[in-house]
Amino acid sequence: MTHKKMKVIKFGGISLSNGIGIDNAIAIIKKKIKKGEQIVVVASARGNTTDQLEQLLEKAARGSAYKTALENFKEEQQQPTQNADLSVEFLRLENLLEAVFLLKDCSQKIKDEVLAQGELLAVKMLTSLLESSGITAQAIDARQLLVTDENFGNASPIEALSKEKVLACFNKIDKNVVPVVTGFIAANIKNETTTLGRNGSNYTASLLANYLAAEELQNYTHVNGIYTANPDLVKDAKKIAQLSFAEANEMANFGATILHAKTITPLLEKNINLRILNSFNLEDQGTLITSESNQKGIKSIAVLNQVALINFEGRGLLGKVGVDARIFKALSDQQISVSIISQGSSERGIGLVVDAEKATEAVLALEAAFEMDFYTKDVHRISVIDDVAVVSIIGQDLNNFHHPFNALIKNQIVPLLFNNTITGKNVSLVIKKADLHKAVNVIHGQVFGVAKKVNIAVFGKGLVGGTLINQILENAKAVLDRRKIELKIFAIANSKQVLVNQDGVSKDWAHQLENQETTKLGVETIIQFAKTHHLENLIAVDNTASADFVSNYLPLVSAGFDLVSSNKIANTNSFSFYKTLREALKEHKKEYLYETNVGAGLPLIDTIKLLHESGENITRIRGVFSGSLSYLFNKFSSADIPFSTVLQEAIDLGYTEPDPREDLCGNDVARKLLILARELDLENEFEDIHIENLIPPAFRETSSAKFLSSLADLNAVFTAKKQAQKEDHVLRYIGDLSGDLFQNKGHLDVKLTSVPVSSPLGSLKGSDAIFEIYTESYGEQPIVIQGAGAGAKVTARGVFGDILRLAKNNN
Ligand SMILES: NC(=O)C1=CN([C@@H]2O[C@H](COP(=O)(O)OP(=O)(O)OC[C@H]3O[C@@H](n4cnc5c(N)ncnc54)[C@H](O)[C@@H]3O)[C@@H](O)[C@H]2O)C=CC1
Ligand SMILES: N[C@@H](CC=O)C(=O)O
Repeated sequence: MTHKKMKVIKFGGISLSNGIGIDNAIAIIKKKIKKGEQIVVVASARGNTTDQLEQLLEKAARGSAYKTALENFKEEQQQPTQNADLSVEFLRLENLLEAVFLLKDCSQKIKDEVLAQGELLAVKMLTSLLESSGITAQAIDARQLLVTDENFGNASPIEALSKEKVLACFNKIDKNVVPVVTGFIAANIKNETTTLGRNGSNYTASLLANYLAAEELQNYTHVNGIYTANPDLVKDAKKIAQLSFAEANEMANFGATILHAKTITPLLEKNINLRILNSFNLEDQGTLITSESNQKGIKSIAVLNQVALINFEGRGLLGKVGVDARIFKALSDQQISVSIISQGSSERGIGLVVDAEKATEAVLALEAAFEMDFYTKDVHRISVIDDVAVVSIIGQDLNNFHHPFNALIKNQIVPLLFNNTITGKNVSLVIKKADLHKAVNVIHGQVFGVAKKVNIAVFGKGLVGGTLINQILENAKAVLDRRKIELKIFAIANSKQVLVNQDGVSKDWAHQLENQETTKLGVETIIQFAKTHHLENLIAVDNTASADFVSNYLPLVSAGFDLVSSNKIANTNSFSFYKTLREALKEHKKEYLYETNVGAGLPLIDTIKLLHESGENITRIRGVFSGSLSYLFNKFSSADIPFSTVLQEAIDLGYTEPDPREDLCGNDVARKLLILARELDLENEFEDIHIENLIPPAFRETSSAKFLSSLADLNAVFTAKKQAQKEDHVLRYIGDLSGDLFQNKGHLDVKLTSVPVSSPLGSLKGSDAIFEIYTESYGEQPIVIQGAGAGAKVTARGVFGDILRLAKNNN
């Protein structure tokens, strides 16, 4: 057999399983032969044969009945054809298991011999099937080819000897014969069966490719190739079309289970391309690994999750020579490999990542090696942190590392430690296993610039809330295209029901919510749902007018939600609550935006904040703060129309609060005034505000329903007020914030005034609000912000704006 232009074709276990698996494998080989390709096939044990053999061995070693399971195993192996003669392997298995059963003991050497039968059975079956479809094939036992050391379970090949044997064998094979070689297994010099450890069949294939100087190694698996992250963890993971060996090597080292560092090296040495293909999806081109990569930047997020972190602490380690050497010696004596080490410059603490199953052994080995240092108190503790995982960002350098790191912190995932390699372009983070799913998604969203997911919970789906939900659903595509932000409303709650969907609610949300069971545990349910589904970049939006709901803000913040509210209550509660909320936000690195609290969608709070934070002294803010009362008095003053008719219009247009008495009594304007005052660092309480209540005393104690049904009773009072004005004057309900703003408290007045119709306040139209902001620099001439001050559409737009601002901030 000549080796030029030869390809090594390796099939993984699932690609050889009964049914479509084995059928496709035969079809793939046939197609290649038909095309005149010269190939060598390497086969893993079929399906989950290796696991089954391990279970049989365990049963036998425990002295449990295993024979029925063995018969079932044999039956399955004999599928799909009885023509394959598997009797030698079956007999060998029977004898080996019988011996293990009698001795109740099983060495790694025996285990290798038992497991080897899996690959031997696979090549026999594959060869028989190829023969029956007209292809001349030869089963080859790799124990005749690959010579290893005696490290059973994870043997290393003796390269020169193995190569010599491989070449001798293949030189004798006719070029019309397809060699079908067992993966995973080999033999030591004494001809005892060994195995090549994890990913052993891939290793066999790459060794053969190297020795035979193959053109390419094609690795047929059950996945389409290598992805930017494990698709089981990250739904949006994308297949990588091409990788360099160096990148593949980094990925292999950091947990990309499809690759293994030792399988890359023989290919790298001879510059042999490796293609990862899916035998169940023959259209896909898979991932090509060559000496060159086709794009720069971060390649993938890899995960190691069967690991533990050993925390080696010692106050007396500073400046001591040889501590690390002793640590590594103690661990290597026990064959324990360290995948990550991180050491503070003070040398007081050293973090080591090892395989989880070796953690206790590692601690014992270190305690023994440092026994004297415990006595001298140079070392004071060696402990294990279980339940950790390592997330590695392959291709990441420290230049841009702040992006994924900040995103993690924003999502309340604080890595236990991180480290990087100088040449390898890779940063690894050790995190708590409970955070793994979310962490990988957060990093993936951040580094691959695939849309960042923002998960929104909307509380209150009335006029503003309902409008907002529809606006988000209608504009989600545009936001995705323009800003690369995927907005998902994963929860909607009213005071009785909760609708949740981790993939985001659909346009039919209102109907679905109605059909939900009533639950009293709205917020807890939603917090738990977000946790269970590892949802990242969480935003809670309060579109209620509820004072009670505000008590949920602190739990939401501590559960990792940023907040947006159109509800004004949280900002107008006691000053101590106001402060507590800000402290919690600071502690949890969360934000709270509430632009719509004053002036609906107008950019007022942001402007005031900017002016104030830039040091500008704001001396007074005056204006018509209420959209509904603006509408009411604009229309009532300018037309001969009953007060009650205009009031009803304002209610119907959605300008008023859910309870319109909140507007008429002045509370709503007072709240807005207080919110602005607190933006200026004033510590006023609601009670400090002088409010002119527009509801005549006789109507104050009635129920909302009674009040609404007797609006006409207000007409006389307001007609009298209107008529008592000077000529060319109109009524305006204004808020006025003034006083020495360097003191803690300002003067806050809310009152009905009569102003000249030609003045800025007097010429107001529709539901416009107007805010005059007087500052030291601007002098007599105020900055004026004017526009629609109420209405569900504009308010929902304002809330939407806050959501987008948060979504961008999370970048
Ligand atoms: N309408 C407007 O122009 C503006 C309104 N706002 C504010 O927007 C908020 C909403 O106003 P609207 O939509 O007009 O009121 P709405 O009465 O139409 O809607 C409020 C919704 O919140 C729900 N709700 C009450 N308690 C709840 C709880 N504990 N959990 C979940 N849901 C609860 C109610 O069932 C209702 O569906 C109010 O706080 C209001 O002050 C702010 C700026 C402008
Ligand atoms: N009811 C309020 C709505 C906005 O906050 C108003 O009339 O301004």
